[in-house]
Amino acid sequence: MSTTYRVNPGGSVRGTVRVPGDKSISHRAIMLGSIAEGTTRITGFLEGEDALATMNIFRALGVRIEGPDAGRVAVHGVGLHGLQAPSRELDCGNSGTSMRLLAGLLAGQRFTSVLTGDASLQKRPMRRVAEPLARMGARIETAPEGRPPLTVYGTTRLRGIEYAMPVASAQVKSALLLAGLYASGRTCVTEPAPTRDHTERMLRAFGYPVTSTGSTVCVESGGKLSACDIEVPGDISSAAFFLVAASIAPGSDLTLLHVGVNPSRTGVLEILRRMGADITLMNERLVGGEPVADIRVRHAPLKGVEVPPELVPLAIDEFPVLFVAAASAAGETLVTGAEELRVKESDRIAVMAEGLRRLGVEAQPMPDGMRIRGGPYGGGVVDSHGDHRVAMAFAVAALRASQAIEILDCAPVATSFPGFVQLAREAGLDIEERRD
Ligand SMILES: O=C(O)C1=C[C@@H](OP(=O)(O)O)[C@@H](O)[C@H](O)C1
Ligand SMILES: C=C(OP(=O)(O)O)C(=O)O
Repeated sequence: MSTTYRVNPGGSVRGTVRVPGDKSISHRAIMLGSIAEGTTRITGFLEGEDALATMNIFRALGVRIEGPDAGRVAVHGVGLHGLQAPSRELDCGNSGTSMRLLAGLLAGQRFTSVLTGDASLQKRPMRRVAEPLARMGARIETAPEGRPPLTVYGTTRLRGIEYAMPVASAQVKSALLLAGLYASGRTCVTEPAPTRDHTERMLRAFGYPVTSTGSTVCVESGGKLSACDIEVPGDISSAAFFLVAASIAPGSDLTLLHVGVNPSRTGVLEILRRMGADITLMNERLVGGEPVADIRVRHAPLKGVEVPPELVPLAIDEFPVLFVAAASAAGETLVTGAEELRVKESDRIAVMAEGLRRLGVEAQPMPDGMRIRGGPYGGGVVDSHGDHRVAMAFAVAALRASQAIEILDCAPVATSFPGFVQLAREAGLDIEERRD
């Protein structure tokens, strides 16, 4: 079965919306809850396919997990050494986060596991975790060219290392920190640029010491995690579609409630503000160690900008929709230093350039980014290539298109944003979903 969106042109977005829970935090809540002592109660859990894949994997590793029930989950932790050998392959579905973080966590177990995934995940690079984990003494087999599936031969003899990451990746950092919980001595990871720090924050919330000095973060084995309550904030990566929608559509005035605004995730706010967006944060508060706010966004005329490369890792998942903001802005936008976009659920540079050009936008892909000239654009049929964020980005583009946009292959939207169509419609998008 395939899912197609048809979005009629024009309109505005207004009112108040609450986007689903943060995907990165939901994955980590299941993982850390599972290896903690005691019962972790989660609220606001993302009931999307990616986080559910992680949940099912921990069930297959012997963890009793109740829920999800309207975002509530109870994880009955088994402690650092209580996971059990799975009787089947562990299916990560579409989720790179599940596969990479689990590679680290499973490297230190007393059993062997096989991590597999869907056609998109099978194409994604895993050497970035397999190689540093091997330096820690792990044995991980990949398919040719470092692709999944991964066979992780667990060992009790991991050694801590000091690792300077060649790419700014929170998934690699997190995989090594999770392996570090099982390794002798200290495991330290240095990042070339700041990336999301949810793993570090959540380890601390579970009472596990983590030290950070400059761009280096370290853990030492020998501690334990104590269960805690976790309230997952709304996902700023999901909110981003509405931030851009309201910014580009005249007459828009939208408030997004309870959105996570961890500074390692707010590059999208900074980039949109540089483009002239009218964004106000309200009720800023800390919820379980994570900053949260309500965000009001009103239409404003956007202008093209050069995106500073240091902002790229802080907005890495938001580029599909930021490219739509650029297409709707006056003048030229230049994104560089974003080659990581080529190894996501799709090649997000190639796929976004193809779709934007289909609409008549001047978009020039480059090896590490894109140059986009904003201006009026039309409609037509675009292919999301099974990438959830590409599908939602083109739905938002319809607000400024002169004709309807039809978007192919949208089923994977359910990996990160279940209920997107309904919420988008409530906000004001004229969107229909067809399954055939
Ligand atoms: O750690 C995480 O939860 C994530 C890290 C990022 O990936 P990289 O680490 O590959 O940059 C991001 O793109 C992904 O959606 C989620
Ligand atoms: C890249 C993404 O996720 P993952 O790496 O977990 O598949 C994403 O959600 O945009």
